[in-house]
Amino acid sequence: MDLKTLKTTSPLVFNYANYVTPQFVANVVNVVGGSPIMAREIAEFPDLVGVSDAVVINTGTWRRAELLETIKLAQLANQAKKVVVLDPVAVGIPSRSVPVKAVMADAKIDIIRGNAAEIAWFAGIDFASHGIDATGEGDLLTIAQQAAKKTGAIIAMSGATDVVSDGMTTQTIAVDVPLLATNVGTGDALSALIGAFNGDEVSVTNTVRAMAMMKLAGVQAAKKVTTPGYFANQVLDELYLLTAEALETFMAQEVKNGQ
Ligand SMILES: Nc1ncnc2c1ncn2[C@@H]1O[C@H](COP(=O)(O)OP(=O)(O)O)[C@@H](O)[C@H]1O
Ligand SMILES: Cc1ncsc1CCOP(=O)(O)O
Ligand SMILES: [Mg+2]
Repeated sequence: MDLKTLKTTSPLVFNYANYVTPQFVANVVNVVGGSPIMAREIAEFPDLVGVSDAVVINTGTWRRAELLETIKLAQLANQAKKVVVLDPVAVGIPSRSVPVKAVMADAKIDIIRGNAAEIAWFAGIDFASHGIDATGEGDLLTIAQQAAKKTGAIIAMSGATDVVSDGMTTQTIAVDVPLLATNVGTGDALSALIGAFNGDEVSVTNTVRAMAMMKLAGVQAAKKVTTPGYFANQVLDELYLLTAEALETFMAQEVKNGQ
């Protein structure tokens, strides 16, 4: 959906969140006009999936005791034909790949949102990382395209250059706003935003819209504040203020087709 539709229909985004950043994630969904809900109790999943437009699974603070529940959640979303977004935080660390492998083996993931190191793991390509951050360099387009082909999911790879690919169509946004990377939770919030924009239909375009929105909010915030604490709040304000017209103009200027 476009931003106008998002604001009028207010897609409900069910976040199976990590315990580090849920407040920021919920606020991001809320300020753009969506409706966030967080839950961990399996007994609630059928009801919550039923009323949700998108399910976002973040494996950032997974626990083995909850693994079967996570799989069940993705399966319920599949059955209800709700978009499933996976945020595989630090999946390159072997213990972190356990929930990702398990969910992907037993359910269909529509969109995977991660930084370059996380996406490279799906592509089977080496890429340096440091915990939750990507630190290496590589051929970003190839990484995203390979990951899309291997998983069958739309890949939303974030960084100084964002890359979205379904393996056939690839689009990039190369706009560097280093402060965006200093706020822990921007990636998690972006995953939730991707869920919101894909709530009516899963597509590369809807995924690019979400990536562009976060990027543009970062650009606008960086014009006003220069330190991370204020920046995080300014990003929320810019997301709130951003119009559908401003987003479409930014996309027309900055979204490029990749090979
Ligand atoms: N160096 C950078 N320049 C501009 N934007 C960035 C940069 N690094 C990350 N971003 C932006 O920050 C957001 C979160 O991405 P990222 O930091 O890669 O995720 P994660 O927090 O999961 O590692 C995205 O909107 C991305 O475009
Ligand atoms: C620090 C941390 N540890 C586990 S999840 C998490 C947050 C990751 O947030 P993001 O991927 O958005 O930077
Ligand atoms: Mg992340």
